[in-house]
Amino acid sequence: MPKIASARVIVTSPGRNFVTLKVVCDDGTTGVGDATLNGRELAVASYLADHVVPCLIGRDAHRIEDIWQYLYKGAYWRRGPVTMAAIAAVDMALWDIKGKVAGLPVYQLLGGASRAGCMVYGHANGETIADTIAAALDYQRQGYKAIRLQCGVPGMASTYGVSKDKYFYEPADAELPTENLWSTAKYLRVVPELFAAAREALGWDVHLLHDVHHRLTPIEAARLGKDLEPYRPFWIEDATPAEDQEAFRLIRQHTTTPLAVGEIFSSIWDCKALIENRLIDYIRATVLHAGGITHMRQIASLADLYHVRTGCHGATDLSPVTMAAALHLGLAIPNFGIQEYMRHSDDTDAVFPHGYRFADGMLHPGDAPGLGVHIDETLAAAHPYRRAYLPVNRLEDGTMWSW
Ligand SMILES: O=C(O)[C@@H](O)[C@@H](O)[C@H](O)[C@H](O)CO
Ligand SMILES: [Mg+2]
Repeated sequence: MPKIASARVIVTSPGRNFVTLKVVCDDGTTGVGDATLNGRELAVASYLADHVVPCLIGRDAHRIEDIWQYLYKGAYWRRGPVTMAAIAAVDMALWDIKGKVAGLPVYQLLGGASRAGCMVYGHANGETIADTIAAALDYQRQGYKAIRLQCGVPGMASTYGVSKDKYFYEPADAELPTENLWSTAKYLRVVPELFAAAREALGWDVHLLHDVHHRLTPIEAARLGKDLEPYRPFWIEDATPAEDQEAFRLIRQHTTTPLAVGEIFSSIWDCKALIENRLIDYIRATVLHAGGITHMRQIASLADLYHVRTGCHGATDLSPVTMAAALHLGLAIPNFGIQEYMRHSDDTDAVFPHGYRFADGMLHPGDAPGLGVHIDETLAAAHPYRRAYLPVNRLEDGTMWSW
């Protein structure tokens, strides 16, 4: 049995910051895990290096479940994004090692493929409705079966989801948070117009999605859901902040637009009531921020009982290691729904060579043993950490709001 001989934390910034854990076994087998927490990266790096790595040395790398329980219960302080991202990194690395030792891709260890590939959605955005439609048409030409639409709000200088770059969206754009202004009324006018124009231009054979990014109250979200119903969206995402799980009941009572939530969840306890009360349709928690493949599989199993499918977060701040892990899990579980796919920069792809590939609107994790993703440590060292924060939002009168 491979024993963990050492583990190191690699912080690199090939266009944006990433925290990676590399676990090395006494037989030379290595595994990688992603521990990136956008804007709070060094907290997880310290949690791992100072508090987790010393507990791993000498352990049997094959005992994935036991090590998960050891780190979760053993910390005494449970849950939270820092703890769960750190546990996730260990968990991903151990699945990677187990796959390499077995000579099998991780999805085979999880029960084998349940489908040909994982349907993904691209992030089409633009300052205007016309620009956004042009970007969406481009995704459609590339074979995407699902596209998320985000456009600027007239009268607002900048808003979540709109990028100067066509494909690449990187919101963590400054050493201190950029301040955006927000108007719900203006936003609620533009989104239905965007969807009407999109159906006109793209037709009805493509899934259309939208990210509200936590900026509406429950009753405002209910209004948006109703207004979008004629355009049959695949989902609206993070319609209202989900600390208040009961808030989704109110949205649900008013609209049949499917609801997705959970990219900031860190454990099954954040979504248990949402799932058991059938208040959502897609769970967006990820292997990275929700405790790794081991815990995400548990969340997916609970969700499956209630017809909730996965729609995991896949923004640029989740490294290719997370993307690979998410694809192995997504390929294997019965209730996979869709996977977000925001492409990384060329620099990021070079630091993390990976085997997953895009064809016909789907990603496949590939058949290399383990996760099929590596870190080029020499290249990583050439991209030192730079502090970068997400923006914040204020209402027009200066009140702090959700971004
Ligand atoms: O769905 C998404 O991709 C977003 O909500 C993210 O871009 C989110 O803003 C970032 O991951 C924050 O780090
Ligand atoms: Mg989102």
